[in-house]
Amino acid sequence: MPNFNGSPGWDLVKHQVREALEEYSCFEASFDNVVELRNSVMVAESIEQGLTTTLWPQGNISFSKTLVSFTEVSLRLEKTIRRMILEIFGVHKYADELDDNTNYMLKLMKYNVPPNGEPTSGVFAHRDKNMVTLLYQNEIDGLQIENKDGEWMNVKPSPNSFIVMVGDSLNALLNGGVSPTCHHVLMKGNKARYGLGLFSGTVTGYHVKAPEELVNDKNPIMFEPFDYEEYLRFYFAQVPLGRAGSTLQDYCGV
Ligand SMILES: O=C(O)CCC(=O)C(=O)O
Ligand SMILES: [Fe+2]
Repeated sequence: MPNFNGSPGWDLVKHQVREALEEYSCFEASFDNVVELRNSVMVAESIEQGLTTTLWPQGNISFSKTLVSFTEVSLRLEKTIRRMILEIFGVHKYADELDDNTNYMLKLMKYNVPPNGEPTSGVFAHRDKNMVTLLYQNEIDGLQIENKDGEWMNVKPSPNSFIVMVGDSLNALLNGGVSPTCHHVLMKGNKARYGLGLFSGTVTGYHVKAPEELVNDKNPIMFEPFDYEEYLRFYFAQVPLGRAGSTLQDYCGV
């Protein structure tokens, strides 16, 4: 996966991102500012603290500096990457409108040590439903992505990089221009895995739809306009029925 570090020319990075999207729909983005988060012990502690705060909101624990700096850095990076992807598809004039209608979710993740040393699923195979996802982890790997040949590939981000994934919402916006990567988490070994995820998605009431520039006789519209939150509700209703593999196609495919 090519690396995005923000320093070489925009066009060069854009070219790398385009190639990565074509091959994997996912890439590693390194960013100098993540250095502040380099200490994985800090990441793990912050997540523990964050989880505790959620469970006991009255708890006397302040939201950790690590999480705040993660959020600041990753928000900026997400906006830049989303803008770059819109530019690749020639529809960057919609970037501001999209920014104005974007919400973020920060997810704190802890994967326990697998019992009996047996490899255990941490997150079942899925494609993200949102626009763009940025993932950051401590030094414990476990994320795997499915490549074009249907094989699982280990993802090993460096301590100062994020894994960037695109989701169904971005695919719909680009009229099928990207193919969200199928991924899962497989836990092995004897250490817990901690991760942070930033998920961008559109606000309730905003209809995700491909702009006219991307729709023509050769490329007819692929998805009916949809509300991200309603799509999520549909998706989560499918999970208990064992239909988590349901896609945007089932929900609003034309
Ligand atoms: O923990 C990870 O690295 C991936 C988590 C994930 O895929 C998700 O929350 O959608
Ligand atoms: Fe995911």
